[in-house]
Amino acid sequence: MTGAHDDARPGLADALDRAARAGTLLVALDFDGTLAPFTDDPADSRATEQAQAALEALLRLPRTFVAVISGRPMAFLRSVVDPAGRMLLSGSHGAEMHLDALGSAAGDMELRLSPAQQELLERATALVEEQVARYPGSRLELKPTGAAFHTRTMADQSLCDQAEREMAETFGRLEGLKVTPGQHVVESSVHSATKGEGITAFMQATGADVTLFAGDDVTDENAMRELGPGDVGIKVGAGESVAGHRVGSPDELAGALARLAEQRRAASG
Ligand SMILES: O=P(O)(O)OC[C@H]1O[C@H](O[C@H]2O[C@H](CO)[C@@H](O)[C@H](O)[C@H]2O)[C@H](O)[C@@H](O)[C@@H]1O
Repeated sequence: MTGAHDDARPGLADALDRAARAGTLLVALDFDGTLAPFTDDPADSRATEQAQAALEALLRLPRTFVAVISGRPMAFLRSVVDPAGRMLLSGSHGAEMHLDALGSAAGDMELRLSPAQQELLERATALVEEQVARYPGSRLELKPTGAAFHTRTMADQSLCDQAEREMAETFGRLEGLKVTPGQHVVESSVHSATKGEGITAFMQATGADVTLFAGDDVTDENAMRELGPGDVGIKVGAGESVAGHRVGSPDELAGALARLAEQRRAASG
C-alpha cells in the first residue's frame, strides 16, 4: 500500500490490511482519549477532524459497522458523537446500548435503576459533592448510572493523586458501588456492566468477521479482552494493555483509521 497513510507501525499496518479485507467489519472505538483529545470541560470534547472524517468514510462502506463504546452517558453520545444516528452506541461503560443503526427491531436497551440503585446513586453523588467542596476546582459529573469525581481542573494539581485516592476509598465503603479510576477521574457506578458486555453485544449483533477496537483507559481493557485472535486491539497512549498494537495519541489513531477506510474502500471497489 502506498499513499497518505502508509506510516502505520509495521505490525499494525499488517493488521489494518487484514481488517480492510474482512467480509463484515466492526470498528469499535472508545471516545475520550481515543477519538477525542482531553479537554478541561467534558462538554467540550469532540473527535479530531481526521478521526471524524475516517469514521464518515467507514460508515459509507458496505458491510462495515462503526461503534462507539464509552463511559459517557448515552444522551451525550447521541447528541454530540453521532447526531445522525448511524453508529452503534454503548454508553455508561456498557450499561446503555443503542442499536438502531442495525434497524428499528434492534433499538435501545433501556436503562432502569431499581429503587436501591437510585438510592445508592444519591449517596455516591453526595460523597462527590463533599469531596468537591474539599478540593477547589474539582468537579462532579452526574451520569445515569453513577457519579464521577473529576480532578483535571483542580486548583492545586499536586493534590490530585491524594484527592482521587480518598474518593476511591470513600466510594469503596458503599456496598454495591463499582469504583473505576480513569484519566483525572474516579468514577462510580451502581450498575455492574462493563465495556466487555458492550462490545460482545455489538460483535454478536453485527456478525462481524473481524472487530477492531481502540481505547486508552483501564475500562477499555474489558472490551480488549473480548477480542479474538483474528481481531485487532489498539491501545492509545501509555499504560498496561492486552492489546496487540499501540499508537501514541488520538492523532496517530486517526491516521490508522484513515488508512483502514482507504484500504477497505479500495478492497470493496
Ligand atoms: O470511555 P470514554 O469515552 O473514554 O469516557 C471516559 C470518561 O471520559 C470523560 O472524562 C475524561 O474526558 C474529559 C474530557 O476530555 C476530561 O476532562 C476528563 O479528565 C477525563 O477523565 C467523561 O467526562 C466521563 O464521563 C467518561 O466516563
